[in-house]
Amino acid sequence: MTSPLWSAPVASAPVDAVVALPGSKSVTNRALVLAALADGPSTVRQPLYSRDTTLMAAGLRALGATVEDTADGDLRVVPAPLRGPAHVDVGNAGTVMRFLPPVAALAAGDVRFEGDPRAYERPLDGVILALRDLGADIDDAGTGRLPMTVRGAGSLRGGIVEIDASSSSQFVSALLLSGARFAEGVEVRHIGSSVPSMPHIDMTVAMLRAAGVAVDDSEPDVWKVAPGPIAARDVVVEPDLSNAAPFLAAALVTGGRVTVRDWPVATTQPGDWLRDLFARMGGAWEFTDDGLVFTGTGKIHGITADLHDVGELTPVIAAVAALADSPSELTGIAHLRLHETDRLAALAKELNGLGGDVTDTADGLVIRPRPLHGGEFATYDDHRLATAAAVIGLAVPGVEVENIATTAKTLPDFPALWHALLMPADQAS
Ligand SMILES: O=C(O)C1=C[C@@H](OP(=O)(O)O)[C@@H](O)[C@H](O)C1
Ligand SMILES: C=C(OP(=O)(O)O)C(=O)O
Repeated sequence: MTSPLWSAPVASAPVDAVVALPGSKSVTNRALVLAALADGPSTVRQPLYSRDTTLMAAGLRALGATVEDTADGDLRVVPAPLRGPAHVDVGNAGTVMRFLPPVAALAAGDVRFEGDPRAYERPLDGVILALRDLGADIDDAGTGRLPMTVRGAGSLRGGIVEIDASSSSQFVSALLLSGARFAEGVEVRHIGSSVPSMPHIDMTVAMLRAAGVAVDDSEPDVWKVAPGPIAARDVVVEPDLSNAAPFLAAALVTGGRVTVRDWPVATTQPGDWLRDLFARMGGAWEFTDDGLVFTGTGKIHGITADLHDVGELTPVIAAVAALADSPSELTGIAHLRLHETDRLAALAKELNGLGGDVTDTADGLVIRPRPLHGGEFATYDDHRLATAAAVIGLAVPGVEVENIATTAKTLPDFPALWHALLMPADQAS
């Protein structure tokens, strides 16, 4: 099926806008899981409503929890005994496909996991093998992937487990999030080459501690979660800083200014690295009472950067790099080949299709800027490919983005936000 093309708007002037971004996918989905495992009702305030969070809420409901929208736009979660039989659709949400199997292992009854075709290609072996070692019964037909059935026994022994989390930090986060509810807690020991996206594990640890769970992460690559209750609490979700990437990029690319409201001064979100990364590419930032103000200077420089810890920022950084005045080398991101799509291959192919000169290497991208031209930009059901294409479109007339609706995975109504960004300040509401 071919989707209609979206004509990416060109910026006719430097952008000058204030942006209120929806909540963080990563924080929302962790908060929902913790709330469903907690010792009483919780409220998740200012949550993200997007495909990935809707799937998480539906999955937890299927397992017995009540997850309801409140009149204020928050999510009220009331835990209940976890049970099957249940069916969980993971879509293509890494957080749902990795975080819910340990919850299902605590349920009484069979829980069937299915999802988008791409979910069947994304790695899950770290979670499956670990859960089996910790006492779970899982039928994955020997594949180490989805689809699969977790035959929950109503409780899980837990204990010490070794895993290789070099393909996804989400394996570790998954085991830690449910670990306090395992009879013996959990001690996860990573063996293998380095774990990507470490700030996301720090986010898991911080949110567990805020819910009263004892976590020891003092030894590198080892995380110990003590057994015990998870405290019910109200959580306010921070804006999604990874989704700030295209908006800050717009300031850089057009030599304009974008203010992102409510940017947290301290956060575990990897998107906070954008301040430094985009400053190195030519912009400048400051915190003001209105939020983070990011200003472009009209010049964009290439960058050499190891993005191992912040891989999800890569597509937009690559787009900016393709418009820079010098080459860029992005490294440490081999695991992106296992994300929503093979992001390294997809970025090289699509940027080259517009006249770029991009090589995907074993662990990253080499980007040599060239004058670009318009054309179709395929997005491979990847929200971040779509936002990267929109960034290119600011500077290159005639960029036609396939399936812009895929942005709804984490950013509802991206096209409207993007058009509002480009509206002259005196016309913006
Ligand atoms: O735990 C999380 O919320 C996430 C962890 C990271 O996954 P990987 O470690 O698989 O890269 C990140 O890329 C993803 O967008 C969100
Ligand atoms: C890798 C990503 O998502 P997921 O949570 O599906 O892994 C992402 O959002 O960039």
